[in-house]
Amino acid sequence: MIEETSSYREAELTGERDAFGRELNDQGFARLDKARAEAAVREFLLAIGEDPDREGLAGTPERVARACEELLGGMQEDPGAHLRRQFREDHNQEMVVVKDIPFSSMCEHHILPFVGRASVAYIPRAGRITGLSKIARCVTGYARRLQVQERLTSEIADALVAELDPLGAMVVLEAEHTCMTMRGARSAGSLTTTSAVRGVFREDIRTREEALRLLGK
Ligand SMILES: Nc1nc2c(ncn2[C@@H]2O[C@H](COP(=O)(O)OP(=O)(O)OP(=O)(O)O)[C@@H](O)[C@H]2O)c(=O)[nH]1
Ligand SMILES: [Zn+2]
Repeated sequence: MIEETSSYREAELTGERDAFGRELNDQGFARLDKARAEAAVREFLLAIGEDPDREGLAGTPERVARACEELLGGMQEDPGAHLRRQFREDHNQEMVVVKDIPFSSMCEHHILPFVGRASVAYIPRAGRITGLSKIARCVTGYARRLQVQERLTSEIADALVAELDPLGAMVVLEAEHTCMTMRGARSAGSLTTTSAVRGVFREDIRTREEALRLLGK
C-alpha cells in the first residue's frame, strides 16, 4: 500500500510512476521525495535515542533532505549526457588527459562518504572531442549516487565509450572511504585505487603506459 502523498497524487494524474509508486522526473528517474526523506530522518533520530524536537535538531530532517538533493543529485540525471556536447578537432590518435577531478560520493553499503580524485584519459576517434568541463560533470553525476568505487569507475569509462566512441578510454580513481577510516577497520589514511581501461588502452601496453605516465600513476 503506497502512502497518499501529494507527489503520489500528482504522479497518478500523469501516470508516470515507477514500480514503487514514485513520481518520475521528465527524464524518467524517480524524484527525490523530500517529505518522505524528512520523515525518515526524524524516525532515524528517534531510533538512535535523540530528541528530534530539541532546538539543534528541529531543522535537521529538512536540512538532510536538502543535502540529499545535492549529494545524490546524480540519481536524477543521465551523467553521460554531458558528454554529448561535442566538437571536431584535428586531434586524431592523440591523447586527452584530465587529471585530478575532485569528487565526493556515497558508499552504498554504509551511506557514508568516500572522497577522492578521478583522472580520465581518452583518444578521440576522427577528431571527436568533448568539452573538458563535461568530463568533470560526468564524473560528478555518477559520483552523486549511492555507489561502490569500482562501479563508479566503470560507469565513467563506459559513458565515454558510449558517447564519444573513442579509440580508447581510461579512468583511474583514488579515494578515501570514511566507512573504512571512521569506523570498522579504522584504517585512517588508506586510499583505494581503481581503474577501468577500454579499447586501445587495453590492447596496447605502450599506449596504456603513456597514459599512466601522463596521469602521474
Ligand atoms: N569493493 C568495495 N567495497 C566497498 C566499497 N565501499 C565500501 N566497501 C566495503 O563493503 C564491505 C561491506 O562488508 P560487510 O561485511 O557487509 O559490512 P561491515 O560489517 O560493515 O564490514 P566492515 O566495514 O569490515 O566492518 C566492507 O568491506 C566495506 O569496506 C567500495 O566502493 N568498493
Ligand atoms: Zn561503506
